Amino acid sequence: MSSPLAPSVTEIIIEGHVFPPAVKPPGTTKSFFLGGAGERGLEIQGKFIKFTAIGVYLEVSAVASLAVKWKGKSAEELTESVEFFRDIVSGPFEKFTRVTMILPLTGKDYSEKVVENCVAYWKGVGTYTDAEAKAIEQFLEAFKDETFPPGASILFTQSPLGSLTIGFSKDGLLPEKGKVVIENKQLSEAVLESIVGKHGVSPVAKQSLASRVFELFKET
Ligand SMILES: O=C(/C=C/c1ccc(O)cc1)c1c(O)cc(O)cc1O
Repeated sequence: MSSPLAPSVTEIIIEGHVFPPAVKPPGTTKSFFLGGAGERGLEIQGKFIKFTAIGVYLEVSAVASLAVKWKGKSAEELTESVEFFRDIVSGPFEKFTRVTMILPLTGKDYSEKVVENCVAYWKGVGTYTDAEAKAIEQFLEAFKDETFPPGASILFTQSPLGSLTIGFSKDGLLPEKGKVVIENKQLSEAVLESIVGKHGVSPVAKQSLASRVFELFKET
């Protein structure tokens, strides 16, 4: 399916899970387009097992914002650029990430994996303080009693002002409000950084994001 936004903003289907071209996420009044999507898998006993399907949505103004520095680069250059993904993560526009279960996971298992990546990132850049430790506690608490069967989704709305809204959906529909809002800019950014950043857990989502934003630069 294509979208009125631009011809290249189509839906993406990952292992049967549909990411529509445009959404209205919880915790914001803005509209977002599908920047890219891909799976998060783990190598287990020599086999690549896909656990989650991840779609990254960007506020419409992201294209003009990113074009200033990145229009004219090839899709390959964007895919390989750590700086490009840093600009997506930290740019002055809202981001929305939908993580949909391919295999069942508990909230505890999921949140601990994410926290592991966020803390590793902060320790790497030397920015892990008491404020981040407190935000991590809030993050783990939000997931503690949740279970996610296949098809259930975790929803992250990331505001450039620094809030992270966390919501859950069992049925594919997006709730109007999130369950928890955590006011910590570093955590809000680290969740997306851990997916599409330098050591991002979904290289497929990174490639998808780079090639679709490249196409959007050409169209707009
Ligand atoms: O998608 C994931 C986590 C998947 C996962 C797989 C197997 C487990 O035992 C636990 C979790 C993910 C993510 O969405 C974001 C992130 O920063 C790290 C992840 O691993």
